[in-house]
Amino acid sequence: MVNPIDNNQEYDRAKEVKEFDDSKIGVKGLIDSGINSIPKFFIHPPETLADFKSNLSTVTIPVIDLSSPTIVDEIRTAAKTFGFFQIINHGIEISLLDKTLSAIKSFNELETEEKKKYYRRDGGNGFTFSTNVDLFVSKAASWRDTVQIRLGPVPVEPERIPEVMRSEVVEINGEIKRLGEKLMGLLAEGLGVGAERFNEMSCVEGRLMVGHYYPYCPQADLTVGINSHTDPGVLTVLMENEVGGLQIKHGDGWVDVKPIRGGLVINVGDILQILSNDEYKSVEHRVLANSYQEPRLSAAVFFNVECASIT
Ligand SMILES: O=C(O)CCC(=O)C(=O)O
Ligand SMILES: [Fe+2]
Repeated sequence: MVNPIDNNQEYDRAKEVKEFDDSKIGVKGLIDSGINSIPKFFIHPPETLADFKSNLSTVTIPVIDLSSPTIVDEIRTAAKTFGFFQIINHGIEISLLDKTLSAIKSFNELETEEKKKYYRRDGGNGFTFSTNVDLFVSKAASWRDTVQIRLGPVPVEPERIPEVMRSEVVEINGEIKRLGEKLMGLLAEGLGVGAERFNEMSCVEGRLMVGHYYPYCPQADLTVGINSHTDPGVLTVLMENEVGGLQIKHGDGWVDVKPIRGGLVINVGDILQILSNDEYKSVEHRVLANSYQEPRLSAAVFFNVECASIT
């Protein structure tokens, strides 16, 4: 029998979530309203929180210089053992990475009334802004706001991208596509197949960019920035600011990813694990709720085999 009390609580939760979503103010808007405690629907179950408090491993993820002569081996080993690595000397100017992250910051820090115009869950037009894509299906919400931008195979019409980030997104798109082609080539060589294998499969055409804004959380020990997950696509290229908070699963523990200025974080997605016959690993990762005043900013580009769709 359904417990009427639980049932009632469920009902209230659904109502609170809907009211929050309808307000279109995002997590940033909650903070700006001066709250000192987070709404109940952001509080995660004790088992999740206990795992977030578990001890960190002292291992560090590989940092790979893309100009190294042993690059194929280094990337193969990292993709096999960690599923994650950081790259430096990748050819994308630091100033462009900085500009892209600043543009995401500027969008999130627009006047609420202006930003609200973009708040939507239906991705048909190629650009969305919302708090948690899975807000209505997850057990607990996460402390972050997200923009999603379809970059390919049919890119969003540039005028749909808010002006504060338009030119930066267009510029970084070309650079990330080139880098993706290079990385897929190296990963294919690491498997002993032709460097063109993944590019022929059109793994670089379906691209979706997500820009995350993780504002300060007044009760960071009760919620998360992004819950543990693997990325479903082929490969992810991620840029982040200096705040940190990304962790990856390694063995039985979790490893902190320490931001490297000018570096990029690369990870294997579920499709690449399958395409590589489990040689390369798609590894769980998560982000802590941000306990610093400075927001955590990140932008991930997901490379997918098929049309990237935003849902
Ligand atoms: O913000 C981050 O560092 C992680 C983002 C992420 O894992 C994702 O969007 O899939
Ligand atoms: Fe991810």
